[in-house]
Amino acid sequence: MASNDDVISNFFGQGGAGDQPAWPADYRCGYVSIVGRPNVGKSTLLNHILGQKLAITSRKPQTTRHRMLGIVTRDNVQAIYVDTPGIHGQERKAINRYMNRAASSALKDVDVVLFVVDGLKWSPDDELVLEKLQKISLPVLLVINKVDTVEDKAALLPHIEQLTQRLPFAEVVPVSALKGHNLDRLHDAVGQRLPFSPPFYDEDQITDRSQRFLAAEMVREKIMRQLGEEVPYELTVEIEEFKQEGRLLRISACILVEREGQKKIVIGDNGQRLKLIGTEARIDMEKLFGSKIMLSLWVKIKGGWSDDERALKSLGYGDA
Ligand SMILES: Nc1nc2c(ncn2[C@@H]2O[C@H](COP(=O)(O)OP(=O)(O)OP(=O)(O)O)[C@@H](O)[C@H]2O)c(=O)[nH]1
Repeated sequence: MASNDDVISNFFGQGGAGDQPAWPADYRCGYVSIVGRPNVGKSTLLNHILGQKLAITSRKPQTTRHRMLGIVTRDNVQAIYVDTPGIHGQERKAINRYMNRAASSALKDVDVVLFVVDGLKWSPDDELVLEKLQKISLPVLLVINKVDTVEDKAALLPHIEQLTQRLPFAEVVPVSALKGHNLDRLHDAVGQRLPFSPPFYDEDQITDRSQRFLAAEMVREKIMRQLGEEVPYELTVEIEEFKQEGRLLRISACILVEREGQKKIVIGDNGQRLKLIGTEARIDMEKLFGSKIMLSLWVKIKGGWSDDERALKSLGYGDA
């Protein structure tokens, strides 16, 4: 009869004759931070690298509030991306302090950093990020995004030269996140700098976040897009019901705003705006979850939450 030790070692596949390692020795896996000031295209970049819409995007800065992992597994490389809120100078309210903390913590415990900038544009907020990066000793890749918008391509070289003098970048990769240009080169450049290691996540897993969380983010994105400049930063979405019923996924979400006026704006005349937000969010969710969705949206007033650390914690903002 087999001893306990034999049973255990057989179960874990250790020590047996002819055992093959499950992963090639040159497999690489590690964490990659995407940092940059708001609106340079970090979330768009992550979505296109993943080949799937995961992070929410809009023309409005500070769309990204949470840290979330996006996992890309290809060519014996598993790159685990950390999307972060844009780093910015102003910390007036608790929500802004939270976002700065989340962005700074993304520079710890990673293997490679992508510093994303917007074409030839350079602002004090870019400067702030560069200064943070000068203090760390990790390989930093300069990702010049939105090159599709740069008319004077010849001006890119002196710009790169100037920035490289401030920080010796491991590599400079011009890309267009929106058009998906040069992203393979970026994947290779990242892969070469990750440590040799088996993958940490299943090879078909694309994020560490729950479907519930992603559903709330989809709704938030549609609100930001619909409302443009009118949208209050002080707005959040809570999922109240998330239930699979046969082939139907029933989702009920509550949009929390601070004031009566904001509630009216989100709902719109005769509820038209809320209806549109719901339809667009549902279409995205059906694509991402591969299921038929029944989505109900509600708007509620919750006074002053964005300036209240305790309320933030209760809504899941406290773990940065
Ligand atoms: N033309 C062009 N626009 C882009 C490109 N990448 C992103 N954008 C646009 O830039 C805007 C901001 O993109 P986001 O991905 O939300 O930017 P972000 O850096 O994640 O922003 P925060 O969440 O505020 O930190 C959106 O309107 C994108 O469509 C690009 O390669 N070319």
